[in-house]
Amino acid sequence: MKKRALISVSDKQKIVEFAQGLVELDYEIVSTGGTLKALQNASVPAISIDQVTGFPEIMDGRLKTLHPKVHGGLLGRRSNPDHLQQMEANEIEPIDVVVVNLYPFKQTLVSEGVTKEEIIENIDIGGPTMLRSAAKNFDDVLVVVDPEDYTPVLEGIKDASISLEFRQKLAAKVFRHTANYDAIIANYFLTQTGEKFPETYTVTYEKVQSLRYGENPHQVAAFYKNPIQNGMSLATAKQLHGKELSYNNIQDANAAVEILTEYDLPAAVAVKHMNPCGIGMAESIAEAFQLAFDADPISIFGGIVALNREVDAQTAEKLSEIFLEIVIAPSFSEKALEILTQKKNIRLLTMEMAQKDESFKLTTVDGGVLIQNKDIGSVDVGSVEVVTDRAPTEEELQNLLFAWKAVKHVKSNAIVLAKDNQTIGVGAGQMNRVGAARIAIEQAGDKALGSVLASDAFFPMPDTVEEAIKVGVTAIIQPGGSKRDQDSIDVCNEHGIAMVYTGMRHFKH
Ligand SMILES: NC(=O)c1ncn([C@@H]2O[C@H](COP(=O)(O)O)[C@@H](O)[C@H]2O)c1NC=O
Repeated sequence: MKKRALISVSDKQKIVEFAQGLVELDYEIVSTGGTLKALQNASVPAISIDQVTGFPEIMDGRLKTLHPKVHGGLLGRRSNPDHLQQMEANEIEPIDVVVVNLYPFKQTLVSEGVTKEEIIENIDIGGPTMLRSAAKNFDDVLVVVDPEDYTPVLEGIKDASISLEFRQKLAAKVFRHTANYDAIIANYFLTQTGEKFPETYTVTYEKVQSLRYGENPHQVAAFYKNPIQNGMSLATAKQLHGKELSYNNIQDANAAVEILTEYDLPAAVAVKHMNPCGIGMAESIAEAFQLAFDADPISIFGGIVALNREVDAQTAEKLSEIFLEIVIAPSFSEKALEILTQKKNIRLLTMEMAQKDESFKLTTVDGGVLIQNKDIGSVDVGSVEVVTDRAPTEEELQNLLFAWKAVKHVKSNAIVLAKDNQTIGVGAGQMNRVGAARIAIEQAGDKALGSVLASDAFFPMPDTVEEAIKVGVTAIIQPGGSKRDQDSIDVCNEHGIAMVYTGMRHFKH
């Protein structure tokens, strides 16, 4: 008896060649509607699925292969005499190879103007069922879900070199594939019902690239992306120049771009170890970068710079004067590219920065995962509360809001000093707030005179305010909410300092 291959594919690339190869290896091809048509048009001999099932394809393709003649042929164990006897008694012929890829659910979901009905119709039922039956019986059935496997499968059959290990690898790929497919469907339904934290949380990611190593060279790592991109992402950024991104590069570039989305005017952000070491905002992108650079000319060395406007020649000249790992921007002028590509070690990336990714953020802990929505909270001129005798001047208020946007992205405990749309001191990741303030103040030096201070969380005591006043800080922004708020307010009032509350905390751990 001829061996039998069942082919039912939505993505028909390379299928004619593969089917032809199987025919040459003496396989009988069984196929479903559209696939059969494609094969017959290419003169590949094949029979229709209803010749096997004795049942027509009905309900617009909702029922084609869901039949015991198909699933018996896939699930029956060839080494089990009872199964063989039952197959014979029910006139079930074995199927030896299954080639299936599924209705393009994901592509349909993201296509413009798609209707709910189209989305639902693109949930493949028969395909995953066949894949799972065949994958369960991988000892006896070769299951092919990925067109990349057509050639190795054909070659393996040709020279009789297909091992059990290879069969199992194909089966493993199937279960990953159907799990990914189902996860995307499950998440679509979740968005429809509006549930946020169901009893099980299904995530799926698709590989972007293996990485040379993780945070440190002894750690292994890879980069995976969300299959449904709902905002800006480094996974879809375009690299124009330089070496492959590293694990730390991706984290830092992500941090830089996230900070940048806070600012509408031309802005530049320099990042080191996921903290901003310099942020500048100005009329032009060249000036903004100059401010970000001057904010901390030491830390920027080997850092990552993100800019929210096209990099022009003038900015490129400035950027090229220092060693940077990455420059990332919406675009680069031709001249800027010419200047920057002369530097072999710099990585240049372009990326859409307008949208915010508002998906959930997952942080693993041993044995579990914490899930929260991203910190997209913000305040504006109208939503801050003045709590001191003196209200901030308009200029102070603008600087306070600039500093508040910056401090949101600094590891807690965080203090930022800023002046004239430039960060001048960043105290990050300290275990006490006044310690963070001292670092920011020391970095600001003489520039602290006339600056403003932002704190990511409230002041448990007035010591931070006292330190700030000593160096000439004139206005402060903080969430408020401490039992001892009044102590800080009193110190401000004694010195004519303005303080505003945001009513919103920005811890970042
Ligand atoms: N309903 C079924 O019995 C069924 N059997 C196979 N399919 C899918 O139909 C597609 C191929 O259809 P066609 O050969 O008609 O182009 C494949 O993606 C396959 O996974 C089915 N469709 C959806 O569930």
